[in-house]
Amino acid sequence: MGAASPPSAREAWLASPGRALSGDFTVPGDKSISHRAVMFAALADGRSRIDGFLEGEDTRATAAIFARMGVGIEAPSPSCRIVHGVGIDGLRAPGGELDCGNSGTAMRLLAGLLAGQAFDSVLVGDASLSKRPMLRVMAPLRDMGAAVGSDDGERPPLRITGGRSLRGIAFDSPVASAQVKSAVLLAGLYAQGETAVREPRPTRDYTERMLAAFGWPVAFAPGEARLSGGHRLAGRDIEVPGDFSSAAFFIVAASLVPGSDLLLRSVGIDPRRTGLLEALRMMGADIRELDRRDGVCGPVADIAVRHAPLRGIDLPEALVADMIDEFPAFAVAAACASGTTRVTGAGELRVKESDRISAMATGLEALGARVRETADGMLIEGGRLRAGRVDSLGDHRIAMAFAVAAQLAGGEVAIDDVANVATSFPGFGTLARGAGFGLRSG
Ligand SMILES: O=C(O)C1=C[C@@H](OP(=O)(O)O)[C@@H](O)[C@H](O)C1
Ligand SMILES: C=C(OP(=O)(O)O)C(=O)O
Repeated sequence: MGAASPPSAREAWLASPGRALSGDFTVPGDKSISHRAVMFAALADGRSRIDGFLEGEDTRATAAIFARMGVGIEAPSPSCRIVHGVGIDGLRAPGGELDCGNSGTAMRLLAGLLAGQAFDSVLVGDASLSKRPMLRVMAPLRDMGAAVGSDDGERPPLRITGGRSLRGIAFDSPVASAQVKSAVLLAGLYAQGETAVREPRPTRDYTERMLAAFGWPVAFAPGEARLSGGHRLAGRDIEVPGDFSSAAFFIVAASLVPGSDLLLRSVGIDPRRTGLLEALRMMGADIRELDRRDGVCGPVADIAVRHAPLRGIDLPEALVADMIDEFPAFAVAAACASGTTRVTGAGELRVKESDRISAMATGLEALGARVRETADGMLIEGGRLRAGRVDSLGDHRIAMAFAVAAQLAGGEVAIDDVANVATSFPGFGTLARGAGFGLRSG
């Protein structure tokens, strides 16, 4: 695969088949919920305590941005934040660019939030984020009266002029994206009248659920949400569950590696996140949800996974939005299953941290799989993988997916450019080795 810098200059892994996966683990906190917890706690009146906060680069970037805007945030221990909210109109001008790092969630949600402030702001990101599409949020925000611009009309940096009066809109989103929906709803907090969003397919409703939990009136059902400006948020304590998208790598690995039997504790299993469970069950996986309980953003459970032989499927398009971040792991499951798997309706994968259709197709082919890319998906022939070298293109989910693939390969797999795993899953290597993965720094 092509590389911008020589592999030696970039962090790499050497991964190879380990032992059957076993044990009882907790994965780090949910990234989407951690971002939102900091945002709403910052805008609330009073103090909030966040437990289970993801200590990832993406969510730390969000916390740092609010600190720059005058919010007091303490970190008394790892994965805990105490946020001293400044109230809905209490943010201060940051005096300089706000760096969202690698995080699309931070940039798109902040675009909506900052559109309603009295001050100007500029949102920047790293090389990957600087290539990602932003017109999808700029267009509806402009319809609300916001002044949000970008030098090339599409990509970051985003320049937001404050002091505009916003009006609520009824927005029919052309894309199933929780980030787009959330950007519009966050601008709606500062708008005159009602803001309503309808989606082509329901997406994660964490913004809606969390706004309600912080006391803002919001009406929502799958695929739609409505709120009005002029209310306040009340500080509260938040318990962030384990991130299903991080658990996904272990769920797929344990399904594939013979003899595996793994338990993942306290994982968020909101149906808008767990399309992968349905897809894997269609393929024959043995996955159970135990001790189901309620969390601030939907149900939480322990997930028990045992090895089972998997067979290829035609993935129903209705599942795509509910497993949007799980495709790299799913593609590995398909490549190791018997028979063919077809994915359609997943064009959004091309505008993530990398083009995830192309990154997975190229990497799996380098390991001997037969894969055909299509505009909005891929066709994967299941079979045996071999040793080889793959490039994660600096995309955390591609790196972790190939660490899973290597557990099924005929030898060692070199995975280049893996430092970005720290954006969503710090400690992946240690946890993976503890579970039985063959994985070391290379
Ligand atoms: O709202 C969120 O927290 C997220 C929404 C999804 O992005 P899109 O809105 O672009 O689908 C997802 O891929 C991302 O990891 C997190
Ligand atoms: C797409 C992702 O995140 P973001 O859009 O926040 O960069 C992801 O974590 O897979």
